[in-house]
Amino acid sequence: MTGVRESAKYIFENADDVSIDLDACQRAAASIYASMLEKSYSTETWSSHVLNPDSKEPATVDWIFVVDLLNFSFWSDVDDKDTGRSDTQRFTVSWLGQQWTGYWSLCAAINRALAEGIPITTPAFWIDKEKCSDDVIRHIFRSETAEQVPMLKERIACLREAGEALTTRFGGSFVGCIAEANESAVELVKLIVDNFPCFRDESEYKGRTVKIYKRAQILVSDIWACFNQQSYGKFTDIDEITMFADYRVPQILHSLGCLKYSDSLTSHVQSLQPIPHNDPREVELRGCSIWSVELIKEEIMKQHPGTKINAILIDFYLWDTAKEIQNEMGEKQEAIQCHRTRSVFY
Ligand SMILES: Nc1nc2c(c(CN[C@H]3C=C[C@H](O)[C@@H]3O)cn2[C@@H]2O[C@H](COP(=O)(O)O)[C@@H](O)[C@H]2O)c(=O)[nH]1
Repeated sequence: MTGVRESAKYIFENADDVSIDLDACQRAAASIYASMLEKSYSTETWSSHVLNPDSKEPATVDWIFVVDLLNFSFWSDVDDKDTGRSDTQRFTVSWLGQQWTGYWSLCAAINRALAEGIPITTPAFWIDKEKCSDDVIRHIFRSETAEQVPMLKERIACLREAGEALTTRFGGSFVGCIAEANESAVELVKLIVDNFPCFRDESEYKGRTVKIYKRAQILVSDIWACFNQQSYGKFTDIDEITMFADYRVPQILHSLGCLKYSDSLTSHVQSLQPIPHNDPREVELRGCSIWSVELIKEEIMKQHPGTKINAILIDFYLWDTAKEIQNEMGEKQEAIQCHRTRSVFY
């Protein structure tokens, strides 16, 4: 296995500032299941997003790889109420006549670059410092507002590192990596974290190296969802993948009562204080999020034996729902703030 589930359990069992309310997880399981049923949540949902590609070809694998290579740290230093709106001057990409922020700003930037004839999904391009100079990448992520894309330097480094690995070891495309995994999602996660250090999302926690692997797991899951469990998306052990420990899903798990924060963590997060990467509180927020989704998943399987559900679909549903709430509530958002860690891992 990937070791993520075991790490999450260890973190949950040793956490000081985050705990899980088992009754709330049971209640949440019922409401999440009902809502997913009503929305007929499935892998089909993935391609329904206007910015996600729906063609099922190798170029789409390259698109998903570059998006999930750079799928980190979009929370804003200026949008203090986390409205997600570009009139707060938060980093915004203009595309298809719309202003995209957060995760969607990344997809919009990639699609805009492709439309401008920049081969930003091609790994060989990322290692050509003439054609793909730092300035070209800066242009790709140009903002409509005062705030620029967070961690641009780190994003450039990720492209260079991954371009090197894909062109020297996997025939120039992540398709080569998928082939080597022989339809095992667990093997593919291992291949990713072994060959691409910027995906190796691990922390030292109370004497142990704990594995979180957020971007490696969402990369495998986006391929699985986009290709509807066929072709490049065909995996025999996809249910071994856990929830992806980002900064958005802990927020909705807290709103559902599943996650409880200590008083000191609550006031730290609500006063928008940063939490350094690898701080025990950060590790506990991430590990307990993963574990609470495992508990919700088990509860759903208990309440509805044989139902086709896994941590990925529950995660996609929770993330999409958290974004809907953010869009609806704007300044009136009552949910707890997302925790503020700058990291290339999520
Ligand atoms: N756990 C989890 N984290 C996810 C996603 C996604 C996008 N996936 C969607 C795309 C197609 C499918 O339909 C999925 O719904 C992005 N993120 C993370 O969120 C953060 C960005 O948040 P904000 O700044 O508010 O936009 C950042 O850490 C990013 O890595 C997910 O699904 N699950």
